[in-house]
Amino acid sequence: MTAVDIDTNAMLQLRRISKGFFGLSVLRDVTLDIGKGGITGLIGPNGAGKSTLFNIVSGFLTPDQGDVLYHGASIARASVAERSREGLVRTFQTPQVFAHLSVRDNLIAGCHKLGTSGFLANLFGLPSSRAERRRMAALADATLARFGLGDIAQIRAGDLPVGQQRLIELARAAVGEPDILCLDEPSSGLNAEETEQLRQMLVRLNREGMTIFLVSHDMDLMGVSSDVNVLCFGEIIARGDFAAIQADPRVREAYLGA
Ligand SMILES: Nc1ncnc2c1ncn2[C@@H]1O[C@H](COP(=O)(O)OP(=O)(O)OP(=O)(O)O)[C@@H](O)[C@H]1O
Repeated sequence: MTAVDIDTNAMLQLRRISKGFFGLSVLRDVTLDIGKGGITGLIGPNGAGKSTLFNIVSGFLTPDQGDVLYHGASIARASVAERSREGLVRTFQTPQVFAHLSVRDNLIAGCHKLGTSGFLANLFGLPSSRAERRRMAALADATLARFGLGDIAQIRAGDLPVGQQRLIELARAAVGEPDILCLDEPSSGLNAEETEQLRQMLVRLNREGMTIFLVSHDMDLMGVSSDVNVLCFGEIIARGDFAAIQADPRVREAYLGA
């Protein structure tokens, strides 16, 4: 990663991002800041390019033009794994849990990148790796309690309903204490009660210092954002706090054609 530009207020900066598929222009000149310690939202009508932009942030796609700066350094060509090691972690529209592992082991897997003892030490069960595993298990147990998952800790994650899998995926992402948590439609498949629990959890994680990037159709959930960006036909047409966005005539037109 090369140092390009340092803005101490923005953790992640998207600079003039463009992306197309087979000649179809999907994102045009998108510039967007994700402020440190905030919840930055991204909304937009179907086909606006939200998933494409989210995948460029998380490293599943590379932009045709423009740059992605993380802590002031370019990561536009960094792999998903490199970004994750640097503390940029994402969740998926359909929760991606390790179905065959228990809930607790899913969280222990999420601690993996906090480990320092290396492959051989783990393979031979050396004291350094045993101590590390104990530390990870303690962290996983604390996170199980924090997310209210203690009662289902030993159940296979794949046997649980989607609402609980969503929470497990979020807990597994949070257990590694990422710098920024990127959430793609986190309320999809959740009922109203589960969405409210999710909303409260996002507020809590953010109060504890986690920066969050939230892509969602769900306007109730989007209300947690300190800053909302509106994408329409591949361009940012408005940004501001949630109340200002709701009142913006360009946004109403994009959503309602009114
Ligand atoms: N891999 C791809 N190949 C070709 N076209 C693609 C690809 N990915 C996305 N597109 C097109 O890019 C446009 C934007 O898609 P994208 O999924 O980013 O929008 P979105 O705002 O996330 O939409 P939705 O809210 O419906 O999920 C769409 O026209 C889509 O068909």
